[in-house]
Amino acid sequence: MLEKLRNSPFYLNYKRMWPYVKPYWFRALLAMWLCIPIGSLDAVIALSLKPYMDMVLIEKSVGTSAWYAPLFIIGFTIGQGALTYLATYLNVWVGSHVTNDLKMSLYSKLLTFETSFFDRQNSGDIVFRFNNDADLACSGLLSNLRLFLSRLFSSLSLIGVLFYNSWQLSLIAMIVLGCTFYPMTRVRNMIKTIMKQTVASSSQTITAYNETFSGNRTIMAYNYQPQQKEKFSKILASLFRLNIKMTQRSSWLSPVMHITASFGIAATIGYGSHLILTNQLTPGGFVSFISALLMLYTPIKNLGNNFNSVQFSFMAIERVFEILDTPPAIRNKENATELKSVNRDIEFRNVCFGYRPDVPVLKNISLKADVGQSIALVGNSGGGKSTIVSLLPRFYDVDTGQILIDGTDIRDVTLTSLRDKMAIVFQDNFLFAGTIRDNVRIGKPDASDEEIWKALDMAYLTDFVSSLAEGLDTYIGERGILLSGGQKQRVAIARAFIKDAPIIILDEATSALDNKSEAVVQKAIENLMKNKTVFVIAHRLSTIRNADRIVVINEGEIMETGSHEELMNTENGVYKALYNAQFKSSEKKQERKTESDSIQINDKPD
Ligand SMILES: Nc1ncnc2c1ncn2[C@@H]1O[C@H](COP(=O)(O)OP(=O)(O)OP(=O)(O)O)[C@@H](O)[C@H]1O
Repeated sequence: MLEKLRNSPFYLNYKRMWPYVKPYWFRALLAMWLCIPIGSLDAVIALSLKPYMDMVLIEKSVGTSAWYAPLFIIGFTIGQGALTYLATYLNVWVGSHVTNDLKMSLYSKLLTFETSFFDRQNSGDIVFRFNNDADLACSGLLSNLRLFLSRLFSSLSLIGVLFYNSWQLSLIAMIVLGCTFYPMTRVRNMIKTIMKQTVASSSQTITAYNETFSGNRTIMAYNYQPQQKEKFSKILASLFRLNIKMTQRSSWLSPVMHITASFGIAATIGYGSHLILTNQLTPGGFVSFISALLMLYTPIKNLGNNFNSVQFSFMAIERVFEILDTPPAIRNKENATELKSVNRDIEFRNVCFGYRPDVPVLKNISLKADVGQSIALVGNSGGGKSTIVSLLPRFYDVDTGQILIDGTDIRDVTLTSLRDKMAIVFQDNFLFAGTIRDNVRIGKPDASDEEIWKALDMAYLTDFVSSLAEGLDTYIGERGILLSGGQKQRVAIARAFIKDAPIIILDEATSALDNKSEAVVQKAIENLMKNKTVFVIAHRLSTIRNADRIVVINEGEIMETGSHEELMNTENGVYKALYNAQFKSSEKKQERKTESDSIQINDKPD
């Protein structure tokens, strides 16, 4: 029996939540303790009916307790109301603290997850699991416990009143009561899968909203509204079906309990009449018994109504702890050391990697960069260049092989110290809703305005930021939407400048700039690259001509490696072909531009 209780979802879920309730245990306990008088006071009303009925209605005499009965009822109800208010207040106070703590744990956990976790999840799932589930878990848990306790004490005290008045009628009532509990245990299994599907569909609606928000321009540009509407309406239709299924499987519970209760009341009235007629029970005692019985059926009937919400909150707790119990795949080793500095070299040694086990993306990559060297990765789209550089800050871990910094495997050093040594500019940089200052400061949280201006200057943004009325305090919108693509990229470059890390990773860092700005920023990047070890990916080969070493990657393999001059001297070389193709196409563009310029000049009226 005890073992069964220990394995019950009720016990397990409360046990899991206990560490979160523990810091507020006193107020939580007080709120729960208040449920005892709140629940028990129900019985006083039923109990006070007996003397009132027997003396006033039957004997037609007015004893002292008969006078006090109405006053008692008012007094106790006021007392019960005040205690209910206090219990609700305490419950909300504790509940809000517990919810916040749980959300904080979940959010901290979210920040530790590796990139592949985010690759797998959709945004709706994240919002639902991390926000809604935490709310549902806490509110369901605490208010249900309060409800449960006040109903339990109410039921116990009312059962006391029943036995006080008549043990024979009480036995009948108890048997019927037992029959009302049985259906509840059946429903849980029937609705569990529907609840899971409902959660999945609800998270799809959140994803749809997110996509509409982030992708609104694409939706408009491609007149994609009808398809989006259709997708959304399919999600709503599935939610509707699940809702109906849930109602079909669970809503019979309340009426069935009601009907069972009515059998109980009918039986007690029938047998009660016999007891009164045979003088085994006074009419007052009978009225008091029936009142207590009716009052007892209300909490029990409501337990049926609350049953679904309890199930929802238990499932939310299960989902929340599923996340909290999952260790991040990429984390510090137990004895990880600090990476203090980068003095000698960075080496990829026989690295193999795939995003999925069955699809290799990098095949036996070996590559060494001495400190201060710049390595350019070039090659066809989808060849694996971005993948190579994303292994360095351990966004993903290698499948086999090693990445070493000064001879130490990067998995042996702490993640924070490793990432501290790198400044990364991505192809698609994320800017946070906030000011230009906030976004540059991400590279160095304690940077002064002077340092920020210096970084902006190196990223050739000073003129633009100075021209803004609010300068560094200019709000750039969510994801930096109020800036142009090139400006966004330069803010990201400034962010990397200010970090002043020994390793620089530039993944198509200048792809959103026009030729003129690129030439300017390229000069700034060359400043930034001085005395740093740099991994640069660029499609425009003219920008990486000066790299110490160029590595050509194709289909996850290194095809060629060498300086620009060396590779240009390789007969039938891949790099040479790529470079010549780009050079010719840019020459053609230049020719066309010159032609059109001369046409315009010739067309000018005299
Ligand atoms: N997060 C991911 N999950 C699964 N597969 C991925 C992921 N990112 C990239 N890939 C796949 O890995 C392969 C290499 O991609 P990668 O982005 O490294 O190429 P790339 O050489 O940088 O391409 P590009 O020059 O177009 O940016 C591609 O086939 C791509 O589809």
